[in-house]
Amino acid sequence: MGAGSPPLLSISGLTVVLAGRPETRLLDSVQFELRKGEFFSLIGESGSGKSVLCSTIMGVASPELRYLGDIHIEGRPLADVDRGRRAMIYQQPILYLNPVRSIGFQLRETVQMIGGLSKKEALERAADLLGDVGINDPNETMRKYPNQMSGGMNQRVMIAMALAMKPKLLIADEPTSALDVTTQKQILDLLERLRPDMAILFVTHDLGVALQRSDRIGVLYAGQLVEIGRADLVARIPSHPYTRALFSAVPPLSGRTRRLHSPAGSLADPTQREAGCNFASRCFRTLDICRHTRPPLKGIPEQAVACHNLEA
Ligand SMILES: Nc1ncnc2c1ncn2[C@@H]1O[C@H](COP(=O)(O)OP(=O)(O)OP(=O)(O)O)[C@@H](O)[C@H]1O
Repeated sequence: MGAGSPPLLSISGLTVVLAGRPETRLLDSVQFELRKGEFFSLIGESGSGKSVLCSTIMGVASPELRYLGDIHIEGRPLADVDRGRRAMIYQQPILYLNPVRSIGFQLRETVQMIGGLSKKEALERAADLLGDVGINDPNETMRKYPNQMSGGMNQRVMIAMALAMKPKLLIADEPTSALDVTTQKQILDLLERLRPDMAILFVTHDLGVALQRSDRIGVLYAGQLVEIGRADLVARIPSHPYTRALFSAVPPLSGRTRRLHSPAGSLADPTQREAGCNFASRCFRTLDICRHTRPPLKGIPEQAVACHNLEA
């Protein structure tokens, strides 16, 4: 995709509220873009809104949630985008696979959903997809049931199902956190191989993975994107006090898993939003302005931060 073409994913002013409660903010004016071929990691402690963001983009958010703002995929509003343009994989694939149907049945059904193929052709395509995700014996795997396979194999099947839809955007919600280190690396290598044809939005609690694999990182705090930038810059010069706290709480990059550790204090309640910066009550450098004015995300394209301290 050239520089002049629309971003693959463009989100602006995305705010998610509970129906009938416009004062709530599960997401608050989230704004970012993803380009084709990009691997973007979204980090933030539990409850920061990562799943709400993913499910909103997927169009599968709970019915009690309402979104305001714009989501475009390849320049088209979400409502006009074919469901297959975006696909999602999850932490526990077994929960999303049908336990009483063989892998072959489920994958063939998914392939046939996009239409145009006979049953025989769809089965052949299903076997090809399993090959594409690194399964050496596709025909034998097609006869198996999810509970006869390892977590890593089920994750590969999930990815094959996602690929069957020919997605342009792949949302991966902690797809490797339930896997052992070796399988984790294999799945990450697989995503790496797939990414030239799509954009990957990768949700993780593992800073090491985010830093090693991503082009850019977004840090979500209490529904707000507080820092976004090139992974190497965010790692070297984490600029939001929350990002700094996340990075300072873990040992230096060593190739080992580095789980996110949150700073002391608790996350602001998205149903009881106060004016001002969401992080003010946990911040070690709170200014007067932080208590009454929400800082906007500002900076250069390579790194932007929502913090009054940077302007002071
Ligand atoms: N259907 C819902 N109704 C009410 N509140 C909700 C709903 N879904 C999410 N929330 C609230 O929105 C906030 C963000 O939740 P979300 O699940 O997106 O966090 P998360 O960052 O994905 O957390 P985790 O890392 O644990 O998955 C939380 O306060 C959560 O309680």
